[in-house]
Amino acid sequence: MQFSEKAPAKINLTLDVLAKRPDGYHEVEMVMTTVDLADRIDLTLLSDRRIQLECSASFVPDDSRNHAYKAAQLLQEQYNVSQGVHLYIDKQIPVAAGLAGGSSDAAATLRGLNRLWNLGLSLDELAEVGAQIGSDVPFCVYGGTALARGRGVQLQPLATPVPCWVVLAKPPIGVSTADVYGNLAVDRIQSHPSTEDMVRAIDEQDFGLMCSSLGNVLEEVTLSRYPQVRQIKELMLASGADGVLMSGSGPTVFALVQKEAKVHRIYNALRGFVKEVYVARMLGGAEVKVLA
Ligand SMILES: C[C@](O)(CO)[C@H](O)COP(=O)(O)OP(=O)(O)OC[C@H]1O[C@@H](n2ccc(N)nc2=O)[C@H](O)[C@@H]1O
Ligand SMILES: Nc1ncnc2c1ncn2[C@@H]1O[C@H](COP(=O)(O)OP(=O)(O)OP(=O)(O)O)[C@@H](O)[C@H]1O
Repeated sequence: MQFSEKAPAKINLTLDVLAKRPDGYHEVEMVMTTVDLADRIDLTLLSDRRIQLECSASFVPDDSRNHAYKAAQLLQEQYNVSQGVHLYIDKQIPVAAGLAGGSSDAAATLRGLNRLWNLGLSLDELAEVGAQIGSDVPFCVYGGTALARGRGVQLQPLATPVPCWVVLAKPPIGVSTADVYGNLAVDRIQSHPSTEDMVRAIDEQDFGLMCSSLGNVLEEVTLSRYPQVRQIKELMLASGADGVLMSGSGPTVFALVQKEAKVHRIYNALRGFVKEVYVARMLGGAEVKVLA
């Protein structure tokens, strides 16, 4: 038996940090959504308990360091599953980019295994397993658009934002999420985004307000270290983007664009500057919902 699951990338429309927590994580408030730049996970049933993983990108780990492998291991252990799985990841989402590629692979693996192993679990139960892998995994289990709080795993679903184009550019820099959070001076954050305005923009389908409410406090850390990230933002704006922001801890920057003609202009301007440029549509809830 074989199933395939889509694992879409996420972007952060806002990312605010409120405090450092005693457990080492940070208290966040952020609006996340999905785009149709996606990995594909093929899951094939194995009759014994083996977990095997192959990935189209050779530099991605194919053992228990892989978030998808971890997802299978945890689900198998916690629900006493006597079967196994062969996972194949068709990697399309850039790695270590701020787009939650590994987290989305883990989430898609949880959804796929729920079907393959016939577990009958709810998305809430899958998200609980996902939270043991990483803070972005629960959001990726549900997909759509959500307001995330706590360390990022307390989720409130939001409406689907106004559809638009999303142009993504990843400079050739590897950024560690732990490092970026670790270098943020929480008491000296210069400007906090208005989560409230972003939620209102989504609710009221106000594209202009959505663009003007984009904000990510982690930009302070990543932009000061990597001037290229700032240059990409400036280039996107100069080429006609309606709004621009770095996603997550970076280094990927995305532009929101309503008019298709502008998409080509921004894409061509960026391609002269950075190799990895992607054009996607915002999904944010428009994707087909996965059955629990
Ligand atoms: C930057 C974001 O991607 C935005 O969506 C997330 O906040 C991070 O999500 P993630 O990559 O799934 O992060 P995790 O794997 O849970 O954590 C990696 C590291 O980031 C730091 N971390 C993460 C989340 C959080 N709320 N506070 C933190 O300080 C911690 O040092 C942690 O050890
Ligand atoms: N399935 C996977 N796909 C990609 N990377 C993975 C996967 N599993 C584990 N990893 C490891 O995780 C690291 C971070 O990769 P990932 O693409 O998930 O980062 P990210 O997009 O910055 O995530 P986030 O936005 O959640 O911080 C990589 O260096 C890679 O070695």
